[in-house]
Amino acid sequence: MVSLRDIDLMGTIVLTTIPLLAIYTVFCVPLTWKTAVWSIVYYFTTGFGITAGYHRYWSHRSYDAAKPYQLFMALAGAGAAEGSIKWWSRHHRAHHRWTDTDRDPYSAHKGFWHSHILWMMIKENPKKRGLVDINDLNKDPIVMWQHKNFIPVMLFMAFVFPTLVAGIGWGDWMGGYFWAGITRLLFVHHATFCVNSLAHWLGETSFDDRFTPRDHFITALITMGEGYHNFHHEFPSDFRNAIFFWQYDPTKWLIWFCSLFGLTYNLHVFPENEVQKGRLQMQEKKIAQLKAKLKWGPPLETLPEYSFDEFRSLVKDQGKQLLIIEGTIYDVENFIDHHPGGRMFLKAGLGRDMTNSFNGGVYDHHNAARNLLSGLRFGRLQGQVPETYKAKDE
Ligand code: HEM
Repeated sequence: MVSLRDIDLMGTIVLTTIPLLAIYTVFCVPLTWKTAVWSIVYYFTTGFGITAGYHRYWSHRSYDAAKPYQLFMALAGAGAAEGSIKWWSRHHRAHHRWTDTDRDPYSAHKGFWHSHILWMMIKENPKKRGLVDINDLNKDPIVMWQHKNFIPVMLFMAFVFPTLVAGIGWGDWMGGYFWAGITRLLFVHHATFCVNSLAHWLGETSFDDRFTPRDHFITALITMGEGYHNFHHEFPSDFRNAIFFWQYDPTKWLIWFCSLFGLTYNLHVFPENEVQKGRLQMQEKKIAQLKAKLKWGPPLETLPEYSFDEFRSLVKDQGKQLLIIEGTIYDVENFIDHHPGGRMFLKAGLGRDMTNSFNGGVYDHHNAARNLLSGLRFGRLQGQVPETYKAKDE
């Protein structure tokens, strides 16, 4: 139960005021096409500040970047108003180290809405804080500058800058503030929050199913490519989230594009062999689960053993409908009338070794027949079959 003392006032005010102002915007502030285009451009700019900057560069160091690129991402990310790089990355590293546990700040096990937004409205319990190494961030001058000046930088980038562009650019001050500032921010917030909620809820566990992260195209579409989240948790230092060219990962495309101009470099890619191993292991696991649902007959080693004379006596004296194929005795009583090749062939084979006939002497059976055999297992033959009881049919 969350008490009043547990509520983080600052987080709650910011996260509830933005949607209210956005509702006001939709009904009361006219939207010109120029401001609409600018809002979309700024949505992607600030969104990439989080995905390419905060996430893949600072939290995971999945590539190196030149100083102008870092500065741009630090400013763009501040415009998404999701805390400083240092604050964001610390939580994110804890999320990776302690995924799905009590020390995961946005554990998916605490529910969809907790991981989406509520965790920011609840004061962090220092005793449950998951420890992570952020020495590199503490030594990074751009990170520390942004952290120390976060409130003015964030206010400027989130609200003042988009207003100035639309105001000075085409005289739409109101639209710049309410559409490119407030409403754009609402979309950026919930799009990136989906990485913590939706990406742990919707889709496939392509590489590891012991944890909640999942891969899904819809999440990728909403989150600028962060939706291949099972891959990301498995290979966090890879600058990609999507590994195939046809998957939607504009953040990866942006990082790669910037590398053409030397703005980014040393783009880390996990060895393909290791990626394929992980995928294959999951596929094997799924196949094993499917296999367990089917009936495969009693295992050979559990079958009773019979000498050839005992086998013959079962057929001749007790009227059992048995035949031998490859050292195993099969009971065809319930199958003989359903045999696609006809009753005659099986009847002629009772009490005999039909290995040859089954394997091509009469007819080379398909997989279906070989699979059916396992359900007809009766016993194992001890010793040899006398030559006269082996079918040599043509
Ligand atoms: C318990 C043992 C056997 C089982 C479970 C079995 C099962 C089957 C099955 C499922 C087929 C359909 C096609 C295929 O899957 O290959 C088939 C076809 C056939 N079987 Fe068997 N069979 C058995 C033993 C035999 C023996 C011992 C003979 C011959 C002496 C025989 C002769 C044929 C022939 C000639 C066909 C072809 C039918 C056609 O398509 O015209 N089968 N059998």
